[in-house]
Amino acid sequence: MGCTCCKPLAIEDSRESPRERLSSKVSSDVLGSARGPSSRRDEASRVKDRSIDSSDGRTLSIDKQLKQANGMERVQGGEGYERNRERMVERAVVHPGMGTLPKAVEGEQVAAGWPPWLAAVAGEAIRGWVPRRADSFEKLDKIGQGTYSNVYRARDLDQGKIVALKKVRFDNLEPESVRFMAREIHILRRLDHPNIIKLEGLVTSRMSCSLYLVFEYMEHDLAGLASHPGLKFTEPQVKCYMQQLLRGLDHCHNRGVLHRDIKGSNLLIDNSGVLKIADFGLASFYDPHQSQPLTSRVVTLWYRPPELLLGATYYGTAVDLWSTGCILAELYAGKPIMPGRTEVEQLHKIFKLCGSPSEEYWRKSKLPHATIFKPQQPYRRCVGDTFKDFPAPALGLMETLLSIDPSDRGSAASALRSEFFTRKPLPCDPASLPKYPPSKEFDAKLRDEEARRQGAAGNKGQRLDLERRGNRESRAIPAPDANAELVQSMQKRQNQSNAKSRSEKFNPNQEEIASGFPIDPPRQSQAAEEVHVDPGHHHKRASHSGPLVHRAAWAKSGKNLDEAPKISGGAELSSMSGLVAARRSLLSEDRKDMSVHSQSELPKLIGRFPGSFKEASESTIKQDQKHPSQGVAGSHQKEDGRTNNKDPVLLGYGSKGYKIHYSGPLIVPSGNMDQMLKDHDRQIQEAVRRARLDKAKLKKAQLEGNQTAANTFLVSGR
Ligand SMILES: Nc1ncnc2c1ncn2[C@@H]1O[C@H](COP(=O)(O)OP(=O)(O)OP(=O)(O)O)[C@@H](O)[C@H]1O
Repeated sequence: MGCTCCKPLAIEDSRESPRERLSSKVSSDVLGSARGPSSRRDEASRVKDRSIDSSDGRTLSIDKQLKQANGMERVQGGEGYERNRERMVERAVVHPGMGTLPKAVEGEQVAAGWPPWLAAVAGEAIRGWVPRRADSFEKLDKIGQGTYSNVYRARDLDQGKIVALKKVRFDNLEPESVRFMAREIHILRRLDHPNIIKLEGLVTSRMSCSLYLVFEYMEHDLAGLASHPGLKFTEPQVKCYMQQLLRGLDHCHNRGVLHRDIKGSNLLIDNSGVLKIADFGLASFYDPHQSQPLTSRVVTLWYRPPELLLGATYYGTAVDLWSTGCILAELYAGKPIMPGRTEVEQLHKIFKLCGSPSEEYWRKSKLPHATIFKPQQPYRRCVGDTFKDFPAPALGLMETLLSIDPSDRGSAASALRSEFFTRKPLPCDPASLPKYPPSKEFDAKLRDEEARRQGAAGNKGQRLDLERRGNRESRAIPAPDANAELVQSMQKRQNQSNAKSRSEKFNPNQEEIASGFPIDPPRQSQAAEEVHVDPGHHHKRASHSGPLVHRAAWAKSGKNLDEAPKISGGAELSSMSGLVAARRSLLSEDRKDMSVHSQSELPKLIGRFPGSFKEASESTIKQDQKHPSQGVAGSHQKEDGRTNNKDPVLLGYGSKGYKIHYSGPLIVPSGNMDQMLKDHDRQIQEAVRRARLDKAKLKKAQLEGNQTAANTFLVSGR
């Protein structure tokens, strides 16, 4: 126990279907419950599992559970109630790894070195494994930061290899946060494929308050590579990456897993050109018969399929295929094809490019937001016209993957059989891909550098060095706004649930001290000072989450396949992209008070702006008219910072010679992201506080019968 060579003892049968898995879990829980009631948590699990056990009575049991959880009888049918119920069902039925095990097993797990808080909530996810000790790793540097994690490069001292350690943040070890992490672990353990990141173990100890996931180390990601200005992907290379992505997805789908956040920064690439799908934080088990509802609030906005924007809760593998279509198109177009800033705008961009759903689809899909978003006049599909200069097989696959009706998107397996992969030029062998220099620490350093560059005057030599990069970085698409209404909603939730801000809850310094690692990574300020990287000789690892954004020169394309245009990518991510909101939304919506504020932002937006879809559409159109160059994909800028008036998407693939698209990464360097979030938080809190105050004043004035005061107040417009 606890020896440095601890490895997973056994991995559960990955061929087990979610349903089979579920049944075995249920039986073990039933055994557990026979030991008599103990904590409230145990009781909740039993309630949940009883509801799973009885397939006929499931709905009723879940409903009962909801009432218990809410501590009151709720009026059934309310949106909050429904959504809460949806979450409960998703968690209880679709995520069998999030439950508890019998007390005896829990005890064994604690004895094996797992902390009690983890064994209590995530027993299923860690079953059969023993934790590895922190002192069997040497932490080297921070290589990435996600919404709920910091990722470090580290040396595995037992195995003498470099690994990535993903340290998961918990909000005060809240069971819900732990459960979501448990789901990620559980899903990762279910998967075993060369194109899926491998979870090699977990690091924690009985007394620890933190948890590290150990992964094989990957030097790049698709977003980071594509963003490199001097790097051009050839068509065989694009096909090679797409093929690996689809193979990985095919495996996920065959194992009953939906990824639900496919985007460039989650596609990691190693120095041998092997691509692996990573970040299963939003992934979910699914039922191929779609008999269980799932949340619609997943997938980063620019890659989110229309059915989710329309509120679908019964969906399947097609959601990942839509995102894959967006990535394929982006690799060819050189920039994100549908960079919406809000859900409404996203949907509008989709309709403009892919057409609005057919009458039949509206009728059969019965999507929750259909009545709100069904346009009066149908939109005509123009994918083919827009991308007319793309190679035909690429366009063909794109057309399929970007089908409005999910049932027309085919499967990962059918995509792999498409002409895109069978016609020349064929996908290249990953091993034949260029060996890109490792970029390890670069990400965090770049952010710090950028922050320093913006914030203060440095010495001239340094500034020059930075400006070469800054030129492209500071001209980012305003990705942080990409999901503004969701962000707002999530922050509102934080306020309403009286949660402390993340920075208050999570003290990285404290956590690092507790981590027990022999060597901590260099401080960021140190790291920043060390950076003198020639932009021509490094490859950036993108650690932010968001879209692939083209920002390198895009070569003129040839007309036939053999002269296939060279693709240069530009991948950057918005760290405040949909994922942030989606993941927080997943967490917060599981909370008891979620019924108050869990509704989709779409209807709210509609409420705020009567006829809003029309208005949003018009506003988008106006934008497009104002900036005709932006077209479908929104704005882009040249490397030199001037606005590029030619849109490659509108003009067609490679139609007008050299196009330079520098969308750059985050509008705010990630180093400032926390500050930006805090500022945003403050603004929202302030607005909410003012609104409450005003409401209270108004009420008081009305109560006092002082109509004059009330009127004055109203007129004042506060
Ligand atoms: N195995 C790995 N090897 C190298 N870097 C990695 C690895 N896993 C993750 N990273 C880096 O860490 C970043 C954050 O990881 P990950 O996306 O898993 O965390 P997250 O908290 O789920 O983030 P997000 O909010 O972006 O989804 C990634 O963008 C990536 O750059």
